[in-house]
Amino acid sequence: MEMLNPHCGIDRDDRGVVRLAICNAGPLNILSSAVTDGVREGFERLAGDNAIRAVILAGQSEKSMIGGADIKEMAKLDQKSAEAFIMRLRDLCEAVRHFPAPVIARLPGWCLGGGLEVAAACDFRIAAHNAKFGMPEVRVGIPSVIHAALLPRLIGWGRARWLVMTAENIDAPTALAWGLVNVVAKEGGLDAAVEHTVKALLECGPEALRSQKDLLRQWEELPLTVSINLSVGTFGKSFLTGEPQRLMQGFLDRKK
Ligand SMILES: C/C=C/C(=O)SCCNC(=O)CCNC(=O)[C@H](O)C(C)(C)COP(=O)(O)OP(=O)(O)OC[C@H]1O[C@@H](n2cnc3c(N)ncnc32)[C@H](O)[C@@H]1OP(=O)(O)O
Repeated sequence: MEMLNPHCGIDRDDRGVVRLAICNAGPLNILSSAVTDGVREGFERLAGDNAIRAVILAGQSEKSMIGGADIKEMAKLDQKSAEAFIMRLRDLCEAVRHFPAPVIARLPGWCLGGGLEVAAACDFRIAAHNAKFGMPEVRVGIPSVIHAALLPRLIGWGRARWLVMTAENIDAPTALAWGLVNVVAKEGGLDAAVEHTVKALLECGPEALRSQKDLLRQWEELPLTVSINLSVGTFGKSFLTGEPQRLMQGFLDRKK
């Protein structure tokens, strides 16, 4: 594994698939300020690399991808330092959300609080059969903030309200039924499930995927008519890359 910094290691294969591991963050992969900054810096360093086709975000243990933000650190915060702390986590989630290529969250075990916020900022969430999800913030006296705002968009207001206001955990089948995760792997099959998604992405045009991700992000924020109309320009611009012409010709030539 190549260490980009003490908290972010990458393994890159010859397909352009990067496994980005959160490192030296304990068995639960807890987000201290230092860990948060290290992972954000890793995403920012990779963002300019057009050869990357997909990123798999993973923890270094099977206990969790991210177990939450660091309660030991948060217990010492005051108003000013709390805002600085949460802005670091916001910046990490934004680096993931704006990462040009698709990002897959690999989710074994616990996915709680800030961990679920980072997972929500990813494009896809692939869960182990025994993964558990929750937003326990209110139990430690803080509201769920920043990318918890993605939850109502993912699972609807009623379920998001239930998660952030009851702090009850849900299991992987429930998370799948709610649309919080895309896939629940069978026992022992988490990496195979992630690889299945990776292979699907590799079958697609890389430029088209980047443009699709960018468009989806804009659609989340814009009124419907604006979304519809702005996609006309995106469609036209996609032909500047030469990718549609090449892939369409490949389809037309497939039987020759
Ligand atoms: C803006 C964002 C806010 C947030 O993210 S708020 C925080 C959200 N997360 C939580 O509230 C989770 C708190 N942790 C737990 O409830 C449990 O842990 C788990 C269910 C995740 C796992 O339970 P088990 O397997 O029994 O492990 P264990 O003995 O409780 O924890 C192992 C060590 O990890 C430390 N730890 C766990 N979570 C955190 C955390 N979020 N911040 C700091 N430390 C944490 C513990 O204290 C302990 O440490 P030691 O071995 O020294 O006793």
